[in-house]
Amino acid sequence: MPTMLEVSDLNHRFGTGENVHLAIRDLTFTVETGQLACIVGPSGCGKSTLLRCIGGLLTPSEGTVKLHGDQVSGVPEDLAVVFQDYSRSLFPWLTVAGNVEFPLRSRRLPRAERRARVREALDWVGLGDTQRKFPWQLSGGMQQRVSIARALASRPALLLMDEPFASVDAQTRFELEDLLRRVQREQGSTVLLVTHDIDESVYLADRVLVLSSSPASIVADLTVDLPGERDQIATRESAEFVALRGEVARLLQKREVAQEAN
Ligand SMILES: Nc1ncnc2c1ncn2[C@@H]1O[C@H](COP(=O)(O)OP(=O)(O)OP(=O)(O)O)[C@@H](O)[C@H]1O
Repeated sequence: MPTMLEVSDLNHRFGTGENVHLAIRDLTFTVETGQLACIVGPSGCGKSTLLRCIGGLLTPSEGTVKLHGDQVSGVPEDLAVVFQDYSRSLFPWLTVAGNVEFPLRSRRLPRAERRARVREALDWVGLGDTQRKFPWQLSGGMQQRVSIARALASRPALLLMDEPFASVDAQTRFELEDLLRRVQREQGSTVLLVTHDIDESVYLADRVLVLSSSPASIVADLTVDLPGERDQIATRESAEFVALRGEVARLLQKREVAQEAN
C-alpha cells in the first residue's frame, strides 16, 4: 500500500530559554493508505501536540510531515479532524444536514453534488433520517456520528481523530467504535486516532503506536493481527486481544516507572 502520512524526525518545543518544554522528541513513523492506526499514550504525553503538527495547526520546531508526499504547511484541504467534544464542534444554529454540508461549501462543488454527499455520509453513519433536525435534538452519540459524517463527506485523504469517543457513555462508545471500523473498511479511509484507552486502541486498530510519557517518542509499533470482523465481546475475550492489551499496558507502565526513577 502507498504511504499516506509520513512523519520524519519530528520535535516540538513550547516556550523559550529556561522555560522551554520539549513536548515531542524525534518522532518518525508512516501510515499506509487505508490503514486505521491508533496512537496510545499517557495523559499529557504530547498526543494533541502531535495531531496539531500533523493537521498543520502547529509548525513543528524540527522535522517534517508529509501527506501523500506533499509537505504539510498550514491545514491541508484534504484532511479532516474529529475532536472529543462534539457539542463544541457542531454549529447549533445549523441543521444536521447544514453541519455536514458546511465544509463542502468552500469547495466549489455544485449544490446537487454537495447534497448527495451529505445524504451519503449521513447514511454511512445511520443518520439518514435526521437531516432536518438540529444537533441539540440528538443524543451525544448521535452528535458524534454527525461529526464523523461531516469529516467523511469531504472524502479526506486522512482522518485525524483526537479521543473521539471519550465523552460518551460506555455502551455508545462501543457502538461508535464498531461504526468507525465498519465505515473505515467500507470506504477504505485512512485514519489516525489518538486515545489514552489501551483496550480501545487494540480493538480498533490495524496497528498501535505506543508513545512514552512527555516528551512523546515512539516506544513500540505493534501490528494488530486480530480478524478484520471484530465483536465487542468475543474479540475482547480472545487470547490474542488479551495478549496485545497486556503488551501495550506493560510498555506504558515500564515507561512510567522509568520516568519516575529519573
Ligand atoms: N501551548 C502550550 N504551551 C506550553 N506547553 C504546552 C502547550 N500545549 C501543550 N503543552 C505541554 O506539552 C505537553 C503535551 O501536551 P498535549 O496536550 O499535547 O498532551 P496530550 O497527550 O494530548 O494530553 P491529554 O492526554 O491530557 O489530552 C504537556 O506537558 C503540556 O503541558
